[in-house]
Amino acid sequence: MNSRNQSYVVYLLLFVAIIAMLIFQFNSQGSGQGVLSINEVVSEITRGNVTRIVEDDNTLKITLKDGSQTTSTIESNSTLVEQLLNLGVTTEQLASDKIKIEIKPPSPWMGVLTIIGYVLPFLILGGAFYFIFRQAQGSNNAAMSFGKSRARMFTGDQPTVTFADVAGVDESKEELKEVVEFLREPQKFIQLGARIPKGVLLVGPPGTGKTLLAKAVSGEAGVPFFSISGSEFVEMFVGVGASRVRDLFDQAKRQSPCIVFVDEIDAVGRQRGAGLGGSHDEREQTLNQMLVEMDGFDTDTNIIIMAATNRPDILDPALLRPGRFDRQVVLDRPDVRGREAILKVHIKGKPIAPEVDLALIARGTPGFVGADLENLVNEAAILAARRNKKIIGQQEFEESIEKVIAGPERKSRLISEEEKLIVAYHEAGHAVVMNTLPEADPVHKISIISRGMAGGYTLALPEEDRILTGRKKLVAEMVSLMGGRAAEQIVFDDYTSGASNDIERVTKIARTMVTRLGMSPELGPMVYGQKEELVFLGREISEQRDYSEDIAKKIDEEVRKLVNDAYETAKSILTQYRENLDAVAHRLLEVETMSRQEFEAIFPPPEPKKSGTPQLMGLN
Ligand SMILES: Nc1ncnc2c1ncn2[C@@H]1O[C@H](COP(=O)(O)OP(=O)(O)OP(=O)(O)O)[C@@H](O)[C@H]1O
Ligand SMILES: [Zn+2]
Repeated sequence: MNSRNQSYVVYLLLFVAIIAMLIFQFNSQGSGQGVLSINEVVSEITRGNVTRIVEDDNTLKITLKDGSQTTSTIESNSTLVEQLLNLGVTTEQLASDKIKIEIKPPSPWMGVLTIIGYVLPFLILGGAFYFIFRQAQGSNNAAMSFGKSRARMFTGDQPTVTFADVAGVDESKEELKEVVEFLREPQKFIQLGARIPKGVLLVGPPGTGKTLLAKAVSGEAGVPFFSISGSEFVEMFVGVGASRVRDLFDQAKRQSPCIVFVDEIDAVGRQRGAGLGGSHDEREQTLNQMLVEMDGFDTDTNIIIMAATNRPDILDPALLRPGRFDRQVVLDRPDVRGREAILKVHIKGKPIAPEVDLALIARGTPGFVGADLENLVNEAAILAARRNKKIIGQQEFEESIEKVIAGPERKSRLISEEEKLIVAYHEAGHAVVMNTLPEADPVHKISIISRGMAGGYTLALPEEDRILTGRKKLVAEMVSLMGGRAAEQIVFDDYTSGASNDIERVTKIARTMVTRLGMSPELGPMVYGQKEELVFLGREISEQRDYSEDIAKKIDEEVRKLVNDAYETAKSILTQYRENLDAVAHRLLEVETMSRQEFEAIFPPPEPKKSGTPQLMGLN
């Protein structure tokens, strides 16, 4: 049954209720309307024409002198005799030898019927309202839930999660404080005409606390939390996903202000039209419905949608447009300090031996996410219990690290010390090169904790929004990208696969410079090759070659030259600044992530850099 059928049920119940009311209303009037009015009865009595009155409930059966019968009704608030006396009949006239008055005891059956007649319509109405109400509450009744969202709502009875329960993600919390404030006092923002955030996308690897953080926002704001998983939207029957979305938002609107959390949004939010054939209809409908709902929010719809994904790259761009998920909060794997803080959260309430060194454990678990650390504490507790200990010791923690690494839940490996060293030099290489090139953007953040596939990353902060990119700038970018591999070569005399993405990007920049931007003196300002773009997909599909084999060779040569030059430049910079490279790499080994300030404290830029607008560009 879908939600439309459910409203039929409600209508049917209402209809039955009204019919029942009418029937019993009619019935209580008595089966035969009084033929005589009570006043006429009185005058018949005074004329001495009445021989017998049988009172049956409020109906009077009157037998006249001539033997004919008629009926009348009396009011129910007083007895027949009282009413007759009030109307001027004398006691004499009512003397039992003249008129026989019989009062039938009310039939118990009639009484029951009457009661039912009054009560039943209310019962049915009540039932109808209960039905509507329950729908509003989002029941999990399997028979009724096909078209309904499976959203689970957590309110007061659930232990509230607060920001204190989420550790090591201070930046993300800072970004979400505004959302909390809005949910607490929407009026304050609306009055100033501020555009209210609608959707927040939480991006990060599995287990970094996306769900936890969304719950914490609801806990901090004290509003209900609805949660549903993207994959639940899509399952089962065709057409159900879209109606589930509608249902979920209906529920949420009734509880606003509130938070709707959509886990695994990539399950519904993949690019539309990306797959060939019609098999994606269902998902697309669901996605469309979601966009419709989000666009339909008024300024006073105080619902914030938080969605989680670890694949922001595959999301339909329509989801990321202003007024939808236009805010992104990135949750990285925690660094040493973050891991220690998370451990602190999870040992709360557990008996821990005084010698336990959380900093040391944090140091030994690079690459662990929050979920791993929670698991680690749990394993340590189990181990201590099995050993019949009363408190959890350092020993148990150390042994549990391996257990967690080997466990089925962990997909990514723990980074080994050796790998860590290589990654540290690689990232330091990018950063040092960037810092020395005046045209390169300032370093924003460096990390050796893997994000996705990469071993680490360095983020650049572009100085300003650029429309035009100069040749020098592009060269500086290529040199920065080569800094990683150059550092590996200089320090370890070896290469790792860690630079594959860097190399791909350098090559792409070089090729674009030569074939698109006319930046090769050798080939001149010409475009080589025709791109065929399928515009609606926004993707380059194929390239048509419209030049000779000769030119093709020249293009390759020019590209290779640009790439090689960039690599050589990076190497010479790092050789010159080797001391700084070592210093940054070693500091990175200790702290795993560095902000711009921390970085520039160790290696001040030879030429001061402008501060930029936060538009992050990753290098790995
Ligand atoms: N930053 C953190 N601080 C404290 N505990 C954390 C943190 N991150 C994760 N955890 C622990 O790990 C558990 C799982 O995290 P959560 O489900 O929020 O991760 P997620 O990012 O939503 O993962 P997934 O993408 O797999 O859904 C949490 O319930 C919590 O106990
Ligand atoms: Zn790199």
